[in-house]
Amino acid sequence: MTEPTVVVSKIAKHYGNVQAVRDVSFALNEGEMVALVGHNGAGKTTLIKLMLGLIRPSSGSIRVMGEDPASGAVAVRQRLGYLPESVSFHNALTGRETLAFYAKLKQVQGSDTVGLLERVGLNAEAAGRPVRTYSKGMRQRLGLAQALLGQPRLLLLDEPTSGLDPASRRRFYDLLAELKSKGAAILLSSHALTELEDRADRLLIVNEGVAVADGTMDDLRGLARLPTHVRVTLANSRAVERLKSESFGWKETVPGTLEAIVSNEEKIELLRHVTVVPGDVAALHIIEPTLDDLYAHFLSAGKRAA
Ligand SMILES: Nc1ncnc2c1ncn2[C@@H]1O[C@H](COP(=O)(O)OP(=O)(O)OP(=O)(O)O)[C@@H](O)[C@H]1O
Repeated sequence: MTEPTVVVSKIAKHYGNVQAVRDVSFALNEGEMVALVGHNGAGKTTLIKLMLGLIRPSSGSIRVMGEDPASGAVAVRQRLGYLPESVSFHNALTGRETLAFYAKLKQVQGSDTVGLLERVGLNAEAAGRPVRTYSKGMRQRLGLAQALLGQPRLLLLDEPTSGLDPASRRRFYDLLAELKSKGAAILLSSHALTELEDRADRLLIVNEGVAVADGTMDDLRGLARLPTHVRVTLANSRAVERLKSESFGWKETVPGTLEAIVSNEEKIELLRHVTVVPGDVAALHIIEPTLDDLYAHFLSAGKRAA
C-alpha cells in the first residue's frame, strides 16, 4: 500500500497560552477528499499552516509526501497547492500575469497557465483584464488556478467556495473530483456543511483544537447513533390503522401520513412492517441524520467529554 500523502501524529500547537491544536492525529490518502470542519477558532487554519510548514508544531510530527513540511524542500512545495481563506493579489496585474508570477515563484514555469485559467472558468477576455476589475468569485477562481499550478499531489483549500455562485461551486467540485481521480489528496476546510455531505470522502471535525470525529458519513452516523426519521403516506385507512396498532410510536401528522423516529436497528424492522403489503404504501421518505445533525452531536459530545 502506498504511504499516505499526509501523516499527522499527535500534534499540538500553542501560541503563548492559547492551545490552538491539541493531540491531533490523522492521515490523508491519495485520491481522497477530506473535509475539515469546525467552529471559528477551532484550529482549522492552524492545522493547514502546520501542513504547509509555515509554522512548526509545539509537539508531535507531520509528514507531507514523506518529508517534514517545515524543512522547505522545493520538491514538496512544487507538488503542494494552497488556497488561503482570503486571497489577495496585485490589483494592477492581469489574471494571466498573476498566474505567470506564481508559476515563477513555485518554479513550475512552462505550466499551461491559459488552460488552467479556462479550467477554473476564467476565459481569455477575463484573463487579460487587471485583477482590480475582478468580482469576488473571479478572484476566488484565480486563487484556485494558482493552487492548481504544478499538478499538485496535495491540495489544501481554506474556505474555497466562499464567494462562489452555485454554478461555480458545482464546477469547482467537478474539478476537484477530476483531480482526485488522478490521485491528488485534498483537504478542504469549510463551514458549508450541506455541500460537503455528499462530496467529501471523509469528515474531520475539530472542536477547540481537538479532533472530535474522523470518518465517512456512514461511520459518523454509526458512531453518533442518532435516530432516523421515517415518513410514510398510506394508500388506505386500513393500512393506517394497521401501522398505528404497532409499536414504533407512529404519529399521524396529516390524515393518511404517519411519522416515526427510530434507531438505526429499529429502522429495518419498521420498514419490513411498512412494506408487508406493498400496495398499502403511496410514498415513503427516510430522513437520515444530516452532517449538520452529526456536527452538532459531535461538538456537544466533545464538550461533555472535556
Ligand atoms: N498567530 C497567532 N497568535 C495567537 N493566537 C493565534 C494565532 N493564530 C491563531 N491563533 C488562535 O488559535 C486558535 C485557532 O485559530 P485558527 O485560525 O486555527 O482557527 P480556525 O478554525 O481556522 O478559525 P476560522 O474558522 O475562524 O478561520 C484561535 O483561538 C486563534 O485565536
